[in-house]
Amino acid sequence: MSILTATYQLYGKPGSFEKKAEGIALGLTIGSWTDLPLLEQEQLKHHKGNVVSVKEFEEINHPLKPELVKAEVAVAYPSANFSADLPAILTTVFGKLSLDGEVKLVDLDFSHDLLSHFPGPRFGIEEIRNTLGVAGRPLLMSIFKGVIGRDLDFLSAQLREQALGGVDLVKDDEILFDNPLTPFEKRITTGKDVLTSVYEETGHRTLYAVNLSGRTSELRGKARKACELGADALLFNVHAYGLDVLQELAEDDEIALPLMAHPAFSGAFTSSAFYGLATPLALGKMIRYAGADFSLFPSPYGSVALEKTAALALGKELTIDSPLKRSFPVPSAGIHPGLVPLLMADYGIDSVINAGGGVHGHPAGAAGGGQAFRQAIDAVLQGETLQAAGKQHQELQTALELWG
Ligand SMILES: CSCCC(=O)C(=O)COP(=O)(O)O
Ligand SMILES: [Mg+2]
Repeated sequence: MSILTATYQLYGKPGSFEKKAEGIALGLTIGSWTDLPLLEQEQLKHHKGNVVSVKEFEEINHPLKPELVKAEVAVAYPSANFSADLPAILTTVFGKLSLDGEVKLVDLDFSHDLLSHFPGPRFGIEEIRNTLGVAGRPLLMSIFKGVIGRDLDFLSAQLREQALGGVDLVKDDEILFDNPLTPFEKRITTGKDVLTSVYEETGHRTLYAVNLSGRTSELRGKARKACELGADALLFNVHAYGLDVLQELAEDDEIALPLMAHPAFSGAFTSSAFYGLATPLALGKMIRYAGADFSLFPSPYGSVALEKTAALALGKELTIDSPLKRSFPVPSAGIHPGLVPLLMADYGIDSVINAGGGVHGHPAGAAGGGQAFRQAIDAVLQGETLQAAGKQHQELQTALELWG
């Protein structure tokens, strides 16, 4: 029988967790057990949640209520209780319970056959690399900045400048929605023209991830149209819509485009130490299962930094051995060339270095910013310090002087 095991973090009095765990296992499945007639117990045993483990951390007290200690409990849910979709799964394991005090959903472990219902990335790291013809180094991505209220000429010029800097991808900012000045379809066709001409001039290929936005009911049609127009990839604010919407896009063979998941809004339910979902689950494992080829998340050392252990665990969830393809980790926010050695040490070459301000803020413009990042990546690959490489490359030197 296929099962789904949920691991929760909770606080309570020492010795109270077996009972709490049993209460969760019953409360989220058949409701009660011991007072049922034997016949009913026999009938319901296939639907009863079971406590898998209870781990009490006696030395970890609640920071505000020192009489309470921390624990992690794991509960197994029979997949006979829910349809094999993420809305049903999340409602089963953390629906009512998410409202019931200081409980955090730390992890979900899918049995092999339950996992077979989820697509995973359509392309994954290997096929994205093949599309770009880039191996042996992290990908480099830049982000449009200051496009709101500007027209297609402005967008075209900024896209060209970013591509000339040697970035592999350019993404819309997640706050750029369909609008009369730079409408979705026009951004695709204009972007294609610009990037084709840069390729013809320089031989360098850059992909453009355009932000798929609008009402949920429109998304599939817009994404299919994007495919028809020759879009390279779609940026998607997954947690503003929901994981199942991402999965629908990933599974649609008439879309068949790389999907780039943005973490916007997820902080609302991942940031608390006591409530919500653990970040590696919400921005790592679930994003990969639902089918994103890239997952953006705050790096451990940027402007909206994630706690390092969580940020590293998140990257691991995206690339760990699995029947599903691997998703690109994209540690982001406040990234500049000086952080490249850290990023490559923490995430390796199967990652995407992503910057907005760290590219556009370069004194030599976005092209200079992109070049500075490429020079930093090359230096790390050659085992050279950035300071030494800066002596050979003015763009990198300027970036180091500006941002350290
Ligand atoms: C919070 S992860 C996504 C980062 C992002 O969307 C962004 O625009 C980063 O811009 P920055 O100028 O900080 O590189
Ligand atoms: Mg952004």
